[in-house]
Amino acid sequence: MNKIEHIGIAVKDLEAAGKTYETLLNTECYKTEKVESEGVETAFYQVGESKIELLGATRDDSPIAKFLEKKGEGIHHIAFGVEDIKAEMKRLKAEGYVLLNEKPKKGADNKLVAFLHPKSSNGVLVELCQEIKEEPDTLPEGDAVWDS
Ligand SMILES: CC[C@@H](C(=O)O)C(=O)SCCNC(=O)CCNC(=O)[C@H](O)C(C)(C)COP(=O)(O)OP(=O)(O)OC[C@H]1O[C@@H](n2cnc3c(N)ncnc32)[C@H](O)[C@@H]1OP(=O)(O)O
Ligand SMILES: [Co+2]
Repeated sequence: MNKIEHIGIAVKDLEAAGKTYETLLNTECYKTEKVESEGVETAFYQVGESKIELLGATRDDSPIAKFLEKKGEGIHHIAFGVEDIKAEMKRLKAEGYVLLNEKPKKGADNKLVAFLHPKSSNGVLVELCQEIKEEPDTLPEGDAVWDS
């Protein structure tokens, strides 16, 4: 793991929360993006080398809708930057962590992502995040990108 890539915050109203975070961080949102495979819309704010990712739900069966219903607004996950997501997934699986996806999938902001179940990490949902360096537009959203 090389840094905290982003902290994901579940919000009910992305536009209203965006204004709050723009003022709080004194910076503008640099990107908004919908990720249909996750049922989320996102807004990103740079904070030093890390980011805040605001997450709103786009459908009722989204993980964010479920989280908001059960816990309300707040920190939803921590994403760690990795150089080689496939190698990290293999390492963590061998150490007994529970992977929520067996293969990396395309997330927001030009990243490949994978999640660890919160029961593996003391109640915190962890996202692994690798920057896509080549041909991001050729990767299908939400689909696994490696066969093994
Ligand atoms: C935009 C794309 C991407 C990016 O590029 O950055 C994203 O960030 S997408 C973010 C949204 N996507 C995900 O969260 C995918 C991974 N999440 C999941 O697979 C599920 O949400 C889950 C973590 C497996 C939980 O699903 P489920 O088991 O159906 O929900 P429950 O409500 O029944 O919860 C079971 C258990 O887990 C606790 N929980 C749930 N969510 C969280 C959380 N975010 N942080 C901590 N704990 C969480 C929940 O409280 C339950 O605990 P118990 O009641 O003690 O059993
Ligand atoms: Co995230």
